[in-house]
Amino acid sequence: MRILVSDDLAHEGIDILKQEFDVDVKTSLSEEQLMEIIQDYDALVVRSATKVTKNIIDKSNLKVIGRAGVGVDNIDVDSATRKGILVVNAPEGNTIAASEHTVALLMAAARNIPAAVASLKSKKWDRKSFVGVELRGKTLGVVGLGRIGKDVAYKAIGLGMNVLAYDPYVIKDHVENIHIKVADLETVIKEADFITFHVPLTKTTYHMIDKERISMMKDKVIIINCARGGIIDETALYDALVSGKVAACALDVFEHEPPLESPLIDLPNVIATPHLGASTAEAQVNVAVDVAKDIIRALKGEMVKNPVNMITVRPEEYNEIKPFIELAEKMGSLYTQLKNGRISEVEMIYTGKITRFDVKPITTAGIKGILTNILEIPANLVNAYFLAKERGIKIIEKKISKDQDAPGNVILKITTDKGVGSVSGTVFEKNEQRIIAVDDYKIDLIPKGYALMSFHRDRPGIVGEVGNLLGRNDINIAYMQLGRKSFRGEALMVLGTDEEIPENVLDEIKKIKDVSDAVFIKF
Ligand SMILES: NC(=O)C1=CN([C@@H]2O[C@H](COP(=O)(O)OP(=O)(O)OC[C@H]3O[C@@H](n4cnc5c(N)ncnc54)[C@H](O)[C@@H]3O)[C@@H](O)[C@H]2O)C=CC1
Ligand SMILES: O=C(O)CCC(=O)C(=O)O
Repeated sequence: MRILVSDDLAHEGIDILKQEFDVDVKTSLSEEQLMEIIQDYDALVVRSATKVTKNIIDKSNLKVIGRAGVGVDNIDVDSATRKGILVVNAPEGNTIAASEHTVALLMAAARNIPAAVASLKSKKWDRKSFVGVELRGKTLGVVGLGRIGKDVAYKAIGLGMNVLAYDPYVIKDHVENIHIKVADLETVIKEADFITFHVPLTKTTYHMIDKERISMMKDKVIIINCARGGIIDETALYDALVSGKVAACALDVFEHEPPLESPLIDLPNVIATPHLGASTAEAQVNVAVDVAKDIIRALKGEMVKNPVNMITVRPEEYNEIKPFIELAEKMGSLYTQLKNGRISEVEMIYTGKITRFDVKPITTAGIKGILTNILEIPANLVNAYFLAKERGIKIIEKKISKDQDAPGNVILKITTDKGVGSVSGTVFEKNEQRIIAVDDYKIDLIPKGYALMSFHRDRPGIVGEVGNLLGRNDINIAYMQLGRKSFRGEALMVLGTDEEIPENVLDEIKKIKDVSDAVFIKF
């Protein structure tokens, strides 16, 4: 397998990749250049410079895209998900670097350090123009209280600042215990002397700070943005810096990078760094190593640590749910090999000990199994939910947890325009998977290899007739299972076979008296 690294990645990460796969490093490529070569690669590793657009994704055969860093706004994650391409990032390795850079910018802005340095270097001894403000006792507004925001908050508390934070997704009590006061966005921006941003760039955070919100801020506020350009409307910010409403700002990030044409960087009260938040020796090694390890896991089909567009499973749970993931996929696939019809609803019902776990990965695997036989786009654990939803399929997940010590059971119930059908399965000791029912037929089937499933009216001799026909065609029967609704009533026969059953043989089986249908199943 081949990996393309299209941005500068620390060699520690590249070395790890090279131990397992072929790696090419080609940086500064245009979209067109990348589109020309991307088909040759299974994995792409980027930092923030490469824009992984829909065009590139659609042209590719990628299995995984890795971001050596946190923000994935340079990757069209929706397009990747639709195509079933896993996106992974490395969110932990640069937290300290970004938070230290934020504090450096905060202090540099408060004390006019860059301008003072430039003045002295131009041989001036000017002490009057650079009188600063102190941080102690001032309020720092922190917008976004994730890894970096929280670390900045701790550091600010250490500097004697009061921290007032806005993050609608954090638990208030949890952070208030550590002296961070939580408030709504308006309160934060109205009361803060300094405001720092640590949110991802999303549709919701794009221009979350505009002209109106700037007008609510204290006069002479100082703004720091070490998260993403685009969070603050740069035109509104420029006007506020010129009018003096905003005393100063320190920006590490810009809506368009590099911002060489931006009038912002020419203003005397703007400190600007070229997206250096994560640029420490330590952070670059951390993120390169983290992303490289996840790329390798993804290419080897193992569980990744930092998926962006796939459900996470805690490693300690993975071994427990893995056999159910495999089983659910086979159950879904069995269903759509057996039956057709326009699917409107998929219900996954869980009982027994599996209800102790998060079953979403199992549900996703069931959907993957269902979709694999009916869609042109290959379904996988990344895109299965997305593709089902796109087709208007309602997904219901139910846990019935009366006895959590009983063996785990999964029932897959599918509603189509032709009615409701189901497949049930279980996992025995030693991870042995079984399909135990198809609709109302009770069976005991190991979902492996090939099988013939035929529906017939129960009568003496019919099993032999099917068996003989297979024998005449040199198809060996490995095992047999019979499920019937009633004596001499409707029945389901499952014959495991060692060979594939060709269409013409299936047609002959269907012609046997009292056989209503026969389907060849591949597990
Ligand atoms: N300048 C640089 O070199 C670097 C910049 N970054 C940027 O910093 C951002 C934050 O990184 P982390 O703290 O590691 O991410 P994180 O995911 O730990 O934290 C993000 C926080 O933002 C919050 N959030 C999301 N939407 C919000 C909204 N609308 N309003 C308020 N809060 C919201 C989330 O609840 C979360 O707590 C990244 O997304 C990235 O864009 C990260 C590393 C380096
Ligand atoms: O790759 C870089 O240096 C930028 C880091 C960054 O912005 C991020 O991790 O979100």
